[in-house]
Amino acid sequence: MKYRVLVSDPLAEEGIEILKEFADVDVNTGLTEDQLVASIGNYDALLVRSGTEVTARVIDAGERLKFIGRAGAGVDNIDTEAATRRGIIVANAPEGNTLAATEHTMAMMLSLARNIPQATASLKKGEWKRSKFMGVELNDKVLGIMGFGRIGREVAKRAQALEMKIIAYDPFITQERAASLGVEMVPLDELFRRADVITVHTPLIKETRHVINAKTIATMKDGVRLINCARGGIIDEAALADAITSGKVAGAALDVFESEPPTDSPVIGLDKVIITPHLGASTVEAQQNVAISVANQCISVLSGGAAKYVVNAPMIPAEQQALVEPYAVLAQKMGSLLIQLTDGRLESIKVTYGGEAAALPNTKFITRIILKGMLDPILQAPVNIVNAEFVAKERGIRLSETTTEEAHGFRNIISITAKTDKMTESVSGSVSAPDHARIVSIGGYMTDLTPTGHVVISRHTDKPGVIGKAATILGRVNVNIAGMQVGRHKPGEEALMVLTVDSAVPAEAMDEIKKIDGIHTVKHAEI
Ligand SMILES: NC(=O)c1ccc[n+]([C@@H]2O[C@H](COP(=O)([O-])OP(=O)(O)OC[C@H]3O[C@@H](n4cnc5c(N)ncnc54)[C@H](O)[C@@H]3O)[C@@H](O)[C@H]2O)c1
Ligand SMILES: O=C(O)[C@H](O)COP(=O)(O)O
Repeated sequence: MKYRVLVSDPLAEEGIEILKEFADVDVNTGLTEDQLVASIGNYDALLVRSGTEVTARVIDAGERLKFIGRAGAGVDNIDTEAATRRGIIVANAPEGNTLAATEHTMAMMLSLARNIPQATASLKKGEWKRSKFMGVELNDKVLGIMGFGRIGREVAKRAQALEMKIIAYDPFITQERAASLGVEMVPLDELFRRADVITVHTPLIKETRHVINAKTIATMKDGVRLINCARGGIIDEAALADAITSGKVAGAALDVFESEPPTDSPVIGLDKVIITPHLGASTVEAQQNVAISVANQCISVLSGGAAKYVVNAPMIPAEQQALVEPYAVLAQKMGSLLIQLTDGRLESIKVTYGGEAAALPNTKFITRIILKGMLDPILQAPVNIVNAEFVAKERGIRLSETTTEEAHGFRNIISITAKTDKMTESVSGSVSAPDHARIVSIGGYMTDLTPTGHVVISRHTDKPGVIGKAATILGRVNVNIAGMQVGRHKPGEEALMVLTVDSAVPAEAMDEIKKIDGIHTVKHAEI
């Protein structure tokens, strides 16, 4: 069956064309939440811009939904938590419109300094008012950039060409990084005090909502100019309107609003406020970029692969993928083997990364793959790296992850211990080359098992005859033994046998093996 994709906001044709090669695509814009809820159950993927509110109701109704793509940067219109809960990958296209938003910010700053929109409107009315539209130069003025990410940094570069002095505030960017770009990082209160023009380039989050408000505006220079091409709500519009009316703020340029379209905003009618209807990303080039990016990510996810810009799961940067991949493959197999060796209700899972594995760039990603390997086979709902941790927590399974230099004679080792209400079982594995990984111990017994195919694993008393009887039963049901390993701590005590076999073992044969005198437990697993 062909996949079905719904595009619910205007998306550049270049992206739609790519999608159509792979899936049935419906472009249906302007749907209400109820209409979306009614139709989303028929689709495997949903692609949006900022115009569609992808609420928890929509997500919960999307029974087949595997991917939500945002053709742009901000994902504040998508309930990512609801998507995570359902194991749906959310990805965006954060780089495609960076330059468009940057250039829009520059256009807004220059227009604000020289009153270009107001002067245009006046002249079009037949007026010729040259003194009314006296402007200011940006040369030598202090530009305060709040949020020094992709767009903030590009704005800084261009403002430097105008010979502005740039100061910036961003709690997640180091002084050194900013200094290498000729920018001074300052505390936020200092930025507010010193800047002639302030432009915001952060996401709208708890910390940034109304960060520009009556109180903070009072600390700014008289005649400050404010720009918001990021997200409505970072500037308190009511406070801005008051400050413009009082003359404290000389002007503001807004591309985004607390509510869009901004029908009731007190700033819209003010002469000193210039406005655009959320046009930051609206260039031909940016729209092509984001549409192509999100279409390719959609195809990749629906084909069982990964998305480049996942926002709701740990990501492995492309340059680290070759390093992490062999561990990820081994981890999933170890998780799958371990769950097949345990009985009872899972209570806790402990993962230890030893030796070189402890230095892997994203062990959290690998731990989620282990959880997927363990939980996916036993749960009704799909478990993937997006929701694995959430699913474990929801079921009361305690998860712990530790790292240690100790690798027990291997260069690297991953050990997983699962505790259920009936037993404790463990497996350890090691990667010796990119295409060579092994299970090196089971339940504390040394093994050397290539994790693929069918295995029969028993715990038995180390005495003559037990292994032979098990082999005879397998032979009788035509199951060929490809390899055998036995581990024990002391002669005559408990031993562990691992038989690799060429096909699945019938349940009756397993029952028969269980009954052999000396066998304590026996399990058949497929890895
Ligand atoms: N108007 C438009 O059409 C348009 C287009 C593209 C992007 N955007 C918006 O622009 C904003 C920035 O986009 P970007 O691509 O540069 O994102 P980015 O993630 O590259 O940068 C955001 C920066 O904000 C910083 N930040 C987070 N919390 C902060 C805080 N409390 N104080 C100061 N800095 C903080 C982060 O450390 C990061 O460096 C986003 O809100 C995005 O949605 C708008
Ligand atoms: O976050 C973004 O990418 C911008 O706000 C652009 O939004 P749009 O795709 O709706 O133009």
